[in-house]
Amino acid sequence: MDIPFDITGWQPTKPPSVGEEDITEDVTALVSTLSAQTEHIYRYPYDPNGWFRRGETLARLRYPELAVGDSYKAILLCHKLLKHLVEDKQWRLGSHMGFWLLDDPGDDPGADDLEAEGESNGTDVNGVDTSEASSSKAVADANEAVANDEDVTGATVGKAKAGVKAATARILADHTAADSGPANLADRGVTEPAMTGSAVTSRASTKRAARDPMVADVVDARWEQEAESGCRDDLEQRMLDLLSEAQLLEHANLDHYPEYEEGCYRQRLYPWMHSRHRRRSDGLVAEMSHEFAAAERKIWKECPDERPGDPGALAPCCTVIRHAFGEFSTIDKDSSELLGVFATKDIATDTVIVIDETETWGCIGPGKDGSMSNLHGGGGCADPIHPNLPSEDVCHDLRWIRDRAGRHAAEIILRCRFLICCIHGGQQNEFGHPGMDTHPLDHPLIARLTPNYRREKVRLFSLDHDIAIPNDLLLLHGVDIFASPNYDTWVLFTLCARIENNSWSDPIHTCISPLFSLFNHSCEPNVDWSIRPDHTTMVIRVAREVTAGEQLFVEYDGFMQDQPLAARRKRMRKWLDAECQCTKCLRQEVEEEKASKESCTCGCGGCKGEMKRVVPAWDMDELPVFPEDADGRPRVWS
Ligand SMILES: C[S@@+](CC[C@H](N)C(=O)[O-])C[C@H]1O[C@@H](n2cnc3c(N)ncnc32)[C@H](O)[C@@H]1O
Repeated sequence: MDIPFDITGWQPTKPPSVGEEDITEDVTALVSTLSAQTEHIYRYPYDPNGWFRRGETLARLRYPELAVGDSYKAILLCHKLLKHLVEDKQWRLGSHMGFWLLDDPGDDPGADDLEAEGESNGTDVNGVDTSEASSSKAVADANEAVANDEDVTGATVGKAKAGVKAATARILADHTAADSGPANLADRGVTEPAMTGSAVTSRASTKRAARDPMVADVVDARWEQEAESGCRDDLEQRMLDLLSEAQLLEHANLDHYPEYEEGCYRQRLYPWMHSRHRRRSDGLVAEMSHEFAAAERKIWKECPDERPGDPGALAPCCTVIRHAFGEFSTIDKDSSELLGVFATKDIATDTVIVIDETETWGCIGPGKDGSMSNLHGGGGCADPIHPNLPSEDVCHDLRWIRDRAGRHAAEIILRCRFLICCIHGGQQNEFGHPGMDTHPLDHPLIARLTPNYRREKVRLFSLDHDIAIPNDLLLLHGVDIFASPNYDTWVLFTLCARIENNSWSDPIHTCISPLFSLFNHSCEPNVDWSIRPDHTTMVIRVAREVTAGEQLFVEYDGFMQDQPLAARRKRMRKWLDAECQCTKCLRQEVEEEKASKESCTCGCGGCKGEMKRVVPAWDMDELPVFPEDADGRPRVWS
C-alpha cells in the first residue's frame, strides 16, 4: 500500500448487505492496524501469519477481494513451510519464516562450497557482511525488535548465518529441479501446494533474508527451542491451524464458494494509492501526442497507399488534450483528467490517421493441446498462433491460462500480458529480480488508462482468475509476490478496472490499443475504425471531413444510432458512468428541454409565464444509497 491510508478516502468495495455491522466507529483503529500490518509484511514478507492478520483487517474494512488476496498468500506460505517441515526433518523455521535452517550445515556439501566461496572475501554467499560488527548489529536489531514487542525473543547470529548458507544451497537445488518443466499451476489443493514458482520465491527469500539483518540474523529462539526439545509436532500443528484459519478467511470472503470460488465487490479507488497514480502527468500526455505523430510517420513510410496526400507535410494531424469536454463540463469528474484526441489541421474524408498495433491482447483459444472446447458455444479462435505468438518463448507461453480460464481466457490473458510488459519492461532490482522496482501503475501503457469506478455496479471476482492466475504468472516470471509491494492484490484489481474501461473486444479477443483507448465516444462520430485480420491491429480513419481543432470521436456502441436520447444515454452508462457529452446528445438535450417547457397560467406578478417540467434524473430510480457513501446524501446526477 503505497501511502498512508487517508480515512476520509475510505470507500469499501463490499456491497452492503442487510444486518451488516456498522464499523464507522472502528475505522480509525482498523486503518492504523492495517498500516502496522502492512509495515510488518514489508519487513517479514514470508510470515504467513502477517498476511493472514492483514487479510482479517481488510475483511473488517470491507475489502473482500483484498482479504482473499492476503489469505491466498498466507495459504501459499503455509503450504510451503509445511512441506519442508514434513518432508525434511532437519529443517526448522527461521525467524518470521523467511528461510529454513539446517541443524548441521556441514551435512550439505553444496553449502560448504558456497561457504568457502564466501569466506574468501569476508562475506557469505549472499554478499552478507559476516564480520563481528555486523553480528553485533544484528543482535542490537533483535533487541530492538523485542523492545518493539515483536514476535522475536532472542538471537543466535552465527547459527542463523550458517543456516542461510545451507538453505541457499538447498533452495538453489530445488530451483534447478523446478526449472525442468512447467507444472500444473491450477493445482493448489491443501495437500499438494501449487508452488512451481516457490523455488524461485524461496531463493528470493533466502537472498533477501540474508541481506536484511532483521531477517537474516535474528532467529526466533522460541521456535528454535521448541524444535530442539522435540516440539516439531507442535510447530507443525500451529502451522496447520494457521492454514485452516487462512482458508476459512478466504472462504468467508467468497460469496459463491464452494461451487464457483467467487466473491462480490465494487470497483473503487483505493485510498492508499499514490497521487501520481491518480492523475496523468503532463509529460505522459505529451508522450501520447508524440506516439500519435510517430504512428502517422509510420503510415507515411510503410503504407503510403493508406495515406493519400502530401507525404512531405509531416506535421502530425492529431494530438491529445485535457478538458476534452470543456473545463466546466457537467461530468462529475476532474475535467483536466478527461483527455481526448483533437485534430491539429483539416483532415480529408477517409484519411487514415492511426494504425494502432498492440502487444496487450488476449484470445480464448486454442488451449495447450490444441483443443477448442469450452469456448463460447464450442467455437473458438481458429488461428493456431493464439493465444501465443510464434516468437514468444516458453516463458511467455500463456496457453496454460487458456486451459484454466476457459471462455474468460481472453480477458485474463490480456491482464497477464500487461503484467509481463511491466516485469520485462521494468528494471531489475539489486537481487536481479525482474520488474520488482517498477510499479505497474507507472508503466506508460497502464498509466495512460483511466479507470471508471461505477459506484452502484456489483461485480464478481474469481479467486482463480483474478488472484491465483496473475500471482502464478508473476511467480513464473520471477517476481517475488510476497516481497514486492508493487504487485500487491490491490494493484491487480486497479489494473483490472483500468483495462475494463479502455478495452475493446469481439467474441474471441480482448485488446487494449494504446492510442485507440484515448478516443472519446460520440453518437455522431467523425472517426471510423476497423480491425486487421491479425485481430489486434486497429486502423483508424476519419469518416468525414474534419476541421482543425475538432475533437475526434469514435463510436463505442454501433447499435444505438436510432435510439432516442434517454435510451442511448442509458446504454452508454456501461462505458461512461456519466451522461454522454457528445454533440448529438447535448443538442438533443437542449431540444428536449425546450419542448418540455410549458406555459404557466398562475398569473402571479414575478412569473415569466414559463414552467420547467421536472424530469426525473436519468437513473435515479436505479441508484441505491449505501451507508458508507461518503457524505450520506443520495447521489443525484445534476
Ligand atoms: C476509453 S476512455 C476515453 C479517453 C478518456 N477520456 C481519457 O481521459 O483517457 C473512456 C472514458 O472517457 C470518458 N468519455 C468518453 N466519451 C465520453 C462521452 N461521450 N461523454 C462523457 N464521457 C466520455 C468516460 O470517462 C469514459 O470512461
